[in-house]
Amino acid sequence: MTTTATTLKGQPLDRGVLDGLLRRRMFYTPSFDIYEGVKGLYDYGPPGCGLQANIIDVWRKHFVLEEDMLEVDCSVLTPYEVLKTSGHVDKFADWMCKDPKNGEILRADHFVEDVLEARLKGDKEARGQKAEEKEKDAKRKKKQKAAEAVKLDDAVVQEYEEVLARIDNYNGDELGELIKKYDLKNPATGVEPEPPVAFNLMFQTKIGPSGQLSGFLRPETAQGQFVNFAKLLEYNQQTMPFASASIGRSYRNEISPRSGLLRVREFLMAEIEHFVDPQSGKKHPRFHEMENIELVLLDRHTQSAGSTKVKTMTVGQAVKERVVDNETLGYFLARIHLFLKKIGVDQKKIRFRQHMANEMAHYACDCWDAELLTSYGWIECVGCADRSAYDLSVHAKRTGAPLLVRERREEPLVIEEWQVDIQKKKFGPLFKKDGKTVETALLDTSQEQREALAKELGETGNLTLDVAGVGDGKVQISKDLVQIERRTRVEHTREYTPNVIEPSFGIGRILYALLEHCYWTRAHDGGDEARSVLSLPPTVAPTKVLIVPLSANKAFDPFTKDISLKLRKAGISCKVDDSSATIGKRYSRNDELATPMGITIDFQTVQDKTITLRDRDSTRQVRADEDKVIEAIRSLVEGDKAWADIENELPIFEGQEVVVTEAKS
Ligand SMILES: Nc1ncnc2c1ncn2[C@@H]1O[C@H](COP(=O)(O)OP(=O)(O)OP(=O)(O)O)[C@@H](O)[C@H]1O
Repeated sequence: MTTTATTLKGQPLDRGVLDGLLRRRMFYTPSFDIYEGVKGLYDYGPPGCGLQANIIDVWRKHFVLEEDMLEVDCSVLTPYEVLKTSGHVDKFADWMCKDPKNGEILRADHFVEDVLEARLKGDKEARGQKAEEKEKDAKRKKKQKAAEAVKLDDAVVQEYEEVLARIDNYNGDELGELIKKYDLKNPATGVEPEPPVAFNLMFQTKIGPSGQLSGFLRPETAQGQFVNFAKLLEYNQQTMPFASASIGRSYRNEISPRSGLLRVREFLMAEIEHFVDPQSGKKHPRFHEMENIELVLLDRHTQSAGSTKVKTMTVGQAVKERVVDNETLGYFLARIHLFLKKIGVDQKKIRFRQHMANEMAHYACDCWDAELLTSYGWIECVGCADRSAYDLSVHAKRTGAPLLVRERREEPLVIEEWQVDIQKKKFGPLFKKDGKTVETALLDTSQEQREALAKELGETGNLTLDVAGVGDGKVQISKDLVQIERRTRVEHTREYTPNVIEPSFGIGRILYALLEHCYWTRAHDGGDEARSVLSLPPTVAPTKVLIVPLSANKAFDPFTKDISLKLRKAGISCKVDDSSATIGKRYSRNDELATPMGITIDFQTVQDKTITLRDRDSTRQVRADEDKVIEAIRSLVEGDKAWADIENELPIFEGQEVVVTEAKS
């Protein structure tokens, strides 16, 4: 599999040109630009908004509708307690280090990555690269102030490559050791940064005027879904499994936002929480529908051997061989793959990478990322984590809310167990303020512990319990305060905390990767430089149809109005370009805006009411009457047909291909 970014037509991608296009055509632009902007904040312009809305629309149909998910829209402002309980206050952090000379704050893993990569590039150069690669590196180096062309030992190259393959897995101490071991210096100052410290990524705020209620802007939409679990289960008539879904903005105070939309501080997420009975073996009722979907997988074992060699296998095979842990996880990996395919992501540039054990978020027990290949390398765009019962359990424990499922057992369950009876009337007065803590510690004991305590109680008339925070941590309880006996209990209802499989989509990252995948340049017969085209599929393209009257002749006006009205009524976005620019220029401008179809109104339209329909990618045209063309457009937008089908159904228009004869806009 190739690891360099190329355009749709296999040309090397010139990111500078694409970036220029995306800003010029206002797909997105830095926020607050006239105030010099803030790193990691972007505004989307009209085509960016259109594309984002269409991606979300496909997402909602593909997941929420198709899978009957329960959609919720929860508050962004989240009280401190919720995120303290979920573990985000203590653990949602990245490692940063400070340059003691200029005070620059660096994200520790990115710093190590950048310096090692620059050294490897320097090594390549020293070993003698092709002239054009050298030139490219020279340009890059100018920007990055990176390493010189120094040849490294083969063993060192291998070591660096192994570190880079595992760069997401190091903790702060380990990153600090790498900085020391490889003598890594900030290229801007030539100085070694201070040891890494944890930096919490959440934006903290005060809710209300008193300033007493502390809160955060949510870093993910998931917690809103978890805290509503009991109500959602009720809404779903107590039926399991089910999934909730949410689309909304999340906020992370990234240490060093970079790479355009790929690492920002405010971004749109679309998240699914699929609740499943852990005793079902995490089976999925629709797994058979996905069994034969082929995925490209990079598993944990391969990575720990320092390799990035992928395996291509069906989801069925992957689950059978336990490469992927369970059916539900496998089902969602396949569904994610199909979604990415539907919106136009290049199939050769998708892989699923399993997290290493020490790379996973604090709540996860297994995790696979859908990574897309871009000019920035492989980028995580969708995380698919098995969060086990972590979140529901911690919220239930903290609040006492019943975030669990109660199911009537077909066969009652007879259980032999050690039970604890506490004499509460005597307990309170004896332990006073510590009464509740001692009681909880006693009730939290395992069956094994209870058996041992019962033995101790029988033999000595007392038991000794470990209770942190009470006295010296050891509490004596006599047999007139507590009894521990082995008894039989019959259970008619089963209670369990569901496990959660969570596919989590970063829409901005997907959108940017998709734009890279759909970008190419068309050679221009006029001898001019190549012209840019964004071949987004009609389903997600921001504007579907460009309408161009041949000239400013008034005779075309009624046709222009009529067609645009009909398209709008059919819910198809269109744009009229009746500017004085040549038709070629007008089409070319809209190829950059990804508009997949173009209608031309000319003198023949006035005579026989036929119009031409142009395909952006091939520039080929058909000619037919208005209604047939509009129906063809509808079927292309819905994804029911491809352009080849339209050419089979409607007469080809062999008129002059205007694009190639015009000067560049
Ligand atoms: N700073 C960000 N900017 C844009 N998108 C983001 C950002 N952080 C996360 N995402 C998106 O949200 C998705 C789910 O978030 P998750 O918490 O799994 O990311 P993450 O593992 O923290 O990402 P990373 O390791 O790249 O910081 C990611 O797959 C990504 O698409």
